Amino acid sequence: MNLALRWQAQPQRALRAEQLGDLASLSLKREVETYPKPGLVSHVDNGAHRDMDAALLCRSADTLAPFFGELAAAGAEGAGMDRLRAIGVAAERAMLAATSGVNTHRGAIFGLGLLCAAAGYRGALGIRKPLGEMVSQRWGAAILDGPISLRSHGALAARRYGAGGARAEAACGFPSVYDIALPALHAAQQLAPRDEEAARVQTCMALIAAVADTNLLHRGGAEGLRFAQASASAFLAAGGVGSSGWRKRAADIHQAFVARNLSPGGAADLLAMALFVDRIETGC
Ligand SMILES: CC(C)(COP(=O)(O)OP(=O)(O)OC[C@H]1O[C@@H](n2cnc3c(N)ncnc32)[C@H](O[C@H]2O[C@H](COP(=O)(O)OP(=O)(O)OP(=O)(O)O)[C@@H](O)[C@H]2O)[C@@H]1O)[C@@H](O)C(=O)NCCC(=O)NCCS
Ligand SMILES: Nc1ncnc2[nH]cnc12
Repeated sequence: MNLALRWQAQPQRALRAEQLGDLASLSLKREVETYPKPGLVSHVDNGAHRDMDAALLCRSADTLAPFFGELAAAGAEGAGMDRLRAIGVAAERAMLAATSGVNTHRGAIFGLGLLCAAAGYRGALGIRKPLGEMVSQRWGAAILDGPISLRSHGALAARRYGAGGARAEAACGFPSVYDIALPALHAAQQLAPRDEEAARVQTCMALIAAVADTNLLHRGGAEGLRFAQASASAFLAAGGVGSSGWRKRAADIHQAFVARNLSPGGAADLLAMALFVDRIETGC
């Protein structure tokens, strides 16, 4: 079945763990099927990546679906962070096996995984709280207290630039998803009705403009992050996807990122998380 049809065919509420896993995986594929996203891989090109393409990202998304389902089931059973972490680590291992060692979705496993656990938990309790708030309240302290890999790109960026990265984002209830991405997605749906891809591009640009993405810091340092944020902000200030010629302007920004080897992998993950949350919380 084609991706758009499968997306619409999802039932709106009370999803089972397996369905939540499929929805999370589908959110990752919708992120991939979005062009132009500055520096990132899409169905059109590989952006600033030599080791990844759209097929690899989609294979990774397929591999992760059962793990996301397992996280939703664990959340429904009230699991603590140790159990979620064990499933997350197994998912990372499966991702690396499926991609011959390429880190396609480590950040997404973490963020979307926690949102799946929250969706399972929320369903079991029969309440309607935002998923981000549930992650923060139920697992926030344990996320911040968890083991840190001193050699990861994120840990280096945290030490050098003070960026909180994926952990701080989750522990605080995903402010980039709720305060940046979802308002941008909903506003863009008004600006460009009937063009879902345009709404996803606008959301991606809003995230790049606002987030301290540790991938940008790792690849381009503080100057790379500044350049990326300024480029995305200028795109939005010029009217974003509501202005004529936006596709060419977005494609030019994409090429400028590629020329500087910049890739906002964190913004890509947060876009997928926003699509997932939007589907669950507003049924769109
Ligand atoms: C907590 C972990 C995720 C550890 O992460 P780390 O210490 O590495 O910390 P971060 O950098 O903070 O986060 C890791 C990934 O998260 C994405 N990200 C970046 N910035 C943000 C942000 N501000 N908010 C949220 N998320 C963010 C990003 O992931 C994406 O990019 C990766 C691909 O990029 P690429 O440029 O190819 O990078 P590399 O391959 O690294 O380098 P080169 O190619 O340049 O050589 C890809 O992963 C995307 O998803 C960050 O990379 C976590 O590992 C951990 O603790 N895991 C244990 C499991 C667990 O606890 N799970 C909980 C339940 S599920
Ligand atoms: N589309 C994408 N391009 C590069 N890195 C990513 N990480 C997650 N999605 C990505």
